[in-house]
Amino acid sequence: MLAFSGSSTLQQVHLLCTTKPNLIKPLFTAATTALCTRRRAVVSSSSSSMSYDRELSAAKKAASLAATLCQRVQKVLLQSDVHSKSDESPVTVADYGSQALVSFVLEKELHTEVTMVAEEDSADLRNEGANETLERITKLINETISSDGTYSVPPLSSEDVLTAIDRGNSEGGPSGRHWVLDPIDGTKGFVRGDQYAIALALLEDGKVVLGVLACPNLPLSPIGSHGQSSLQKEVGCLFYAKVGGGTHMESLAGSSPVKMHVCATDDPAEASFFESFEAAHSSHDLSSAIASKLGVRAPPVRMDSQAKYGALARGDGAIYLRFPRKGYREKIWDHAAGCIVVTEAGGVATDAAGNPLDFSKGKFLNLDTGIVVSNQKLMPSLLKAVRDSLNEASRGSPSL
Ligand SMILES: Nc1ncnc2c1ncn2[C@@H]1O[C@H](COP(=O)(O)O)[C@@H](OP(=O)(O)O)[C@H]1O
Ligand SMILES: [Mg+2]
Ligand SMILES: [Mg+2]
Ligand SMILES: [Mg+2]
Repeated sequence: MLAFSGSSTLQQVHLLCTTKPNLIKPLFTAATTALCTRRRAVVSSSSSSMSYDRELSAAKKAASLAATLCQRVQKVLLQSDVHSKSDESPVTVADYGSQALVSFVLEKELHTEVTMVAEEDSADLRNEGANETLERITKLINETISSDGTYSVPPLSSEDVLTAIDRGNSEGGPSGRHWVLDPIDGTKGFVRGDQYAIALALLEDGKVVLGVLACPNLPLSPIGSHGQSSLQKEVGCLFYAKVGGGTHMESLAGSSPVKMHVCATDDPAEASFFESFEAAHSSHDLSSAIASKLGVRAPPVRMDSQAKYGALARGDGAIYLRFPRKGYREKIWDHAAGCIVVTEAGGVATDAAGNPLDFSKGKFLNLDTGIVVSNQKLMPSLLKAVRDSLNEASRGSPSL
């Protein structure tokens, strides 16, 4: 056994190399072999046991820090921070900032190159004329990293920010690992001062294996059937789930995790339902026809973003209905995190025909018509009501 004292490790190694060259070679070989064996063991144990603990903790950190950035922006949202993308949908400095920050944190925490299927890209920010916006995003990110204090790194440059955003250009698909990110889901709600979510999931060979939803404006206490929280007005929820591990919720400000379960009712008269706030995103007429056919009495709770999945996972309501206009193609980042948060809490998410959502086909979900989410007991009668209402709509019922 060799014992060192009084000098630095480098000095000791140098001394050994020069004074005992025959001793150092076998020692070096043994150490390298041991390191390689250990690394192989770590890699194979992580892929065989599939605990995803490291990935989940990285995802929680990434979504929480992105939520901090978004909260700062929402407080002082200036009109100049909202831009239109080529499809006329809004995007803000916070959408870009959140995407770059999630990409930065995942790489820092996981010490590996990260590929993400994410909503935003840097094309518009690389245009001449976008310099001021890019500078503002870079400043926001650097301020958020430095006030958090976890990472002692030199400030990111604008180029670093563009590179971080573009790690989100993976196409996803049926093989390998891909993070799926919606840096702000519900941008319209964010701009209005309402609900939004940072939604991050991990796909492994086409299956969602973990998901995190940070919902900075969602009350910690259950929301009632009018979308109102009870007396407690504290907001900021972090939902997270991993495959086989259930769904938990913590406060974004930090609290002990609480296990979440969907509402257990099998009585539609007791069930309330969620839908998009934006009628352009989902037909309000069709969902109210389905709800009344099923016997739901409560009025719809209209809310932006995947906060709906979080609220459903903790039993605030029992049903989520989403029926976009014909031809609209749903993106995987709008549902991946929400889907695992609900299913690990005991719920079911399918398309209108009752097929499970398939995240293995690239950026888009291949769907039959719409998305239907509920608990196991209500699902059969709900899907029947969906089928009947869709048939009536296709026959041209005047109410739809
Ligand atoms: N015409 C449309 N039909 C359905 N969904 C749409 C849509 N236009 C935009 N969306 C999607 O609806 C999401 C918001 O959902 P919700 O209505 O539940 O808040 C948007 O996410 P972003 O805000 O991330 O762009 C966007 O992807
Ligand atoms: Mg968008
Ligand atoms: Mg979205
Ligand atoms: Mg978005």
